Amino acid sequence: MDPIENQHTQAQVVKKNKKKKKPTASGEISQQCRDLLSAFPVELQNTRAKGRHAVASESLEPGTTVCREQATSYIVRSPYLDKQCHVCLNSLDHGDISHSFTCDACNRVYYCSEECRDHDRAMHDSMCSIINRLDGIASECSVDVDLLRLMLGLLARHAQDPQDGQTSTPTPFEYVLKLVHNREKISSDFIQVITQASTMLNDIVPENMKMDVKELVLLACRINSNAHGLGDVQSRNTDSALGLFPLGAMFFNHSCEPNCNFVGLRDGKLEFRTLKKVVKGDELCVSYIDLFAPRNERRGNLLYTKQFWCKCRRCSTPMEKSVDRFLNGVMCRQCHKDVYVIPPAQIDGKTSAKDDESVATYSCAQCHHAAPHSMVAGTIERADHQYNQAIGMIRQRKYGRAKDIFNTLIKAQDNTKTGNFTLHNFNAILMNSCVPLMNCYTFEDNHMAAIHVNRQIISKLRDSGAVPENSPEIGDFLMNLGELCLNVAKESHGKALVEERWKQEAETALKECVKLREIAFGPSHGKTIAAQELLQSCT
Ligand SMILES: C[S@@+](CC[C@H](N)C(=O)[O-])C[C@H]1O[C@@H](n2cnc3c(N)ncnc32)[C@H](O)[C@@H]1O
Repeated sequence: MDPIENQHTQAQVVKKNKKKKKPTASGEISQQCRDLLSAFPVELQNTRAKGRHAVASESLEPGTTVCREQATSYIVRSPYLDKQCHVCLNSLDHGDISHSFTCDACNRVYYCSEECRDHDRAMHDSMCSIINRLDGIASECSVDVDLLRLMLGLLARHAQDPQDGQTSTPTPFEYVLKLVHNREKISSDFIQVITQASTMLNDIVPENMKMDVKELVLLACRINSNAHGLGDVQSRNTDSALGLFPLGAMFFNHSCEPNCNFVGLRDGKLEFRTLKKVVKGDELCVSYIDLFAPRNERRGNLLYTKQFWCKCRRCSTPMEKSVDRFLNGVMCRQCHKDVYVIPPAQIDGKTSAKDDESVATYSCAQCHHAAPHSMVAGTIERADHQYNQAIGMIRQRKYGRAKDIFNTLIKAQDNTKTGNFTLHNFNAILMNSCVPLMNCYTFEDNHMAAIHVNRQIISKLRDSGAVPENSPEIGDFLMNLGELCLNVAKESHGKALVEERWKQEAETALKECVKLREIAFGPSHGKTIAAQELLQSCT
């Protein structure tokens, strides 16, 4: 039985004497949501265990589009303000932003063309005189200015929507107000500062944008729990833009073993695509976080950033049967085949008072050999300390020193014969060390060493089962491998055979990258095209 359904049954037993609650407005599925998603092979459901969610209405191949939605409102995040068009999200990276169009009054919005500027004129005019005042509110209240910008964008959008009585269908803004807000899980410190910021925001917006402060606070909570990163349409991975999608995207719950991926498209659209084959009736899920991380870390991350405690199947599988045991795993000293199982944190990250870790022992998942907590935890702590030391060196730009520390850390794990406790190959500390180590090698133009580490990273991603097949992350490392191999080919100084060998490895990596990106992003996405162009340069 699905562990989530199972928990639901148990919860029902406990609550069976309590009065049955009527479904809240936020639990309903509106006709507008059904209309949007009717173009896709999905069925919408609403259960107590999973809330509103989408399932496949037929068997689906990898790379099938299961939802596409226009953001109700979106913003380019502050560090990227002058790097991408605020309407179509095209990159402005020509090294010269004087070719872009900006608003002379506020100097806070950039467009790639007059067409995009004209498209945004009415909306921007309603916010222009307020935008620059948000920095002051953000710093006075210690809240994220991008959160305030998205709130302002939504209020402006609401002011332009047909008002009450003018239309029979709810506006997208009204759907935003039906998104889950998880306010009860949000820290009182945040509620305090966002209440102060909302009051100040309300004071400076025109009359037709004002809202009850309590509602504004809930709006901020909804943004925190539901906003999606968009990236730019060319190739950045970062969430350089942020938007709210209240009609279709909200049906895609999070899973740490997702079968779908979301991708930002032009003009603030978000698309959901299957990453692997999906059987009819399976729930369609995406991941909101980095999946090559131990269970406690992933759940902590979701609790902190999205305000929920993950109950997906991977997080509910007993640790000794889950791939998660390897991600913070210490190798068994007896069988050398599996790891000591570290029990996960209890619900919402709380540990029970009777759990005294210092006297605990952990057993190997395979041979049940026991090891004391101090040895297992000590091994992880030492590795973590070394990792942090190396990262500190990178921050100080001491790349050579960082490289040495990472190499010492990684090599020490081969020492199984010495009888020392060592980390499992899939331990996230090792993965987290490999990525900056590869970058250090690339930085000093040691392409051969960077290639060696890059191959290891791809193997870990593929073999661990921690990320789904066709994960965009694997695509990025394949692209990187292709680039590095082409660099080595260029350095072959006329040795035709050597050059050919490296071009072939580049070609293999890039072909895989193109295939993967066609699935994860679609054939016409900027990232797929970038991989295709590099592939063409191999011949
Ligand atoms: C985008 S909404 C998904 C729609 C939601 N099921 C509903 O009925 O509104 C995200 C919210 O769904 C819930 N959720 C999604 N994935 C979850 C998971 N893996 N475990 C627990 N709750 C989850 C959380 O409350 C989260 O804030």
